[in-house]
Amino acid sequence: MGKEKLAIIGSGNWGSAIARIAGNNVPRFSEEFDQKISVWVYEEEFEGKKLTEIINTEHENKKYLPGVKLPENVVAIPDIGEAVKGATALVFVMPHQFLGRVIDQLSGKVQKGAKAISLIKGVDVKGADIHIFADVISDKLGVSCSALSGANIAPEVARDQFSETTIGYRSKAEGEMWKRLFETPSFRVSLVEDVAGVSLCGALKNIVAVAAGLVEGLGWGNNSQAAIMRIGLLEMHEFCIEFFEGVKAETFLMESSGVADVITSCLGGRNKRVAVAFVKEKKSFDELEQSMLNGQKLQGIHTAKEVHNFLEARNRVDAYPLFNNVYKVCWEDHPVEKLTEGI
Ligand SMILES: NC(=O)c1ccc[n+]([C@@H]2O[C@H](COP(=O)([O-])OP(=O)(O)OC[C@H]3O[C@@H](n4cnc5c(N)ncnc54)[C@H](O)[C@@H]3O)[C@@H](O)[C@H]2O)c1
Ligand SMILES: O=P(O)(O)OC[C@H](O)CO
Repeated sequence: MGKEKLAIIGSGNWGSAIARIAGNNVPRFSEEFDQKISVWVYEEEFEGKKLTEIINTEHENKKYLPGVKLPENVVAIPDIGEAVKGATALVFVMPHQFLGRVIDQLSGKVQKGAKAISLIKGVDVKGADIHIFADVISDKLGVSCSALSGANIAPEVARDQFSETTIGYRSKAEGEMWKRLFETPSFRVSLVEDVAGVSLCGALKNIVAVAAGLVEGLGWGNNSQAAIMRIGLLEMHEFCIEFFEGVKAETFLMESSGVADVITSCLGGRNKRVAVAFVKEKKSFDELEQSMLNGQKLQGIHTAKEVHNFLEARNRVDAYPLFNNVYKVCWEDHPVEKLTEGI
C-alpha cells in the first residue's frame, strides 16, 4: 500500500497550528505518511508579499499565527486543485462560512478512496434541515469524514501548552490514523465513535462562548459565568438529543470536545473576547472582528443565527432560551441585560 499523502485545506489560526503538529509528526511515521504536507492557502497579500511566499520562505504564517515556526515540510499552495492532487488524507480547517464555496471548487478533484477529517466548528443549516460539516464533506466529495474538536485555543496548542482533543471517528482504523498524525506529548487525542457529538459540541459551544462574553461585558462575576456554562452545556446536549441520532452523553460530559471546550472558550476564546467588547465598547460585531482579530473570523454569532433559523423553521425556538437570547442580542438589538430572561 502507498503512503498516506496529506492535504490541509485552510491555513488560518487553527489551520496553521495543526499543520505544525502534523508536519512535526510525519517523520515519526515515515513508512505510513508522505513527508510533504500540502496546505491550501486562500491567497492574500500581507506586508507587501504573498502569504504563500511568506509561509514557504520564512516558514511562519505571519498573518494568522505569528511568532510560531512551521516545519519545512509544510508547503503552502494557493491553487486548491494542486493542493489536493494525489492526497489520500484531507484535513478541512476553515471558518465554516467559507466551506460551501471551497467544496464546490473541489468537485471532481479529490482522489477516490480518500479519507477526510473536519476540524470546522459550525453547522450547515438550510431551512428546517441541519447537517454537521463532516456529513456535508462526505456527501459532496464521496469520502469518509471524521471530526476533531476539543478545548483547543490555537496559539496555546501551537506553543505546546498541554491540551487535549477528541476525534469522532467513522472507523476505528481511520480514527487511529488521525490520532497518529495529530497526537503529541502535549496534545493528547482521545477517540470516540461519535462524529455527530464531537462536531455539534464544537459548533454549539461557540454560542455559549458569546453568552459568556456578554455576561463578562456586563460586569457580572464568576457565578454568572458558571451558570452560563452549565445552562449552555445543557442546551447543547438537549439540542443534539432532539435533532440527531446516536449522540453520546459522554462526548459532552467526559471529553475535551464537550465540557472542556465550553470552559476554555468561555474563559478566553475569540468569541468570548469579542462579545465582551461588544457590550463594553458598543460597536458592531463586524467592526470588532476587523479591529480585534486581524483577519481571523468569528463563528459564534453566525452559528447563533443559523441555529435560530433552524429552530424557527422547526417551531422550537422557545425550548432553547439561552441560544435564542444570544441570537436576539447579536442580531436584533435585544438589550444585553435581558440575556438571562426565561432561561
Ligand atoms: N483559532 C482557534 O483557536 C480554533 C481552535 C479550534 C477550532 N477552530 C475552528 O477551526 C476553523 C478554522 O479556524 P481558524 O482559526 O483556522 O481560521 P481563522 O479564524 O484564522 O480564519 C481565517 C482563515 O479564513 C481564510 N479566509 C478568509 N477569507 C476566505 C474566503 N473567502 N474563502 C476561504 N477562506 C478564506 C483566511 O485565509 C484564513 O485562513 C473554525 O471553524 C474554527 O472555529 C479554531
Ligand atoms: O477562539 P474561539 O472562540 O473561536 O474558540 C477557539 C476554539 O474553538 C477553542 O477550543
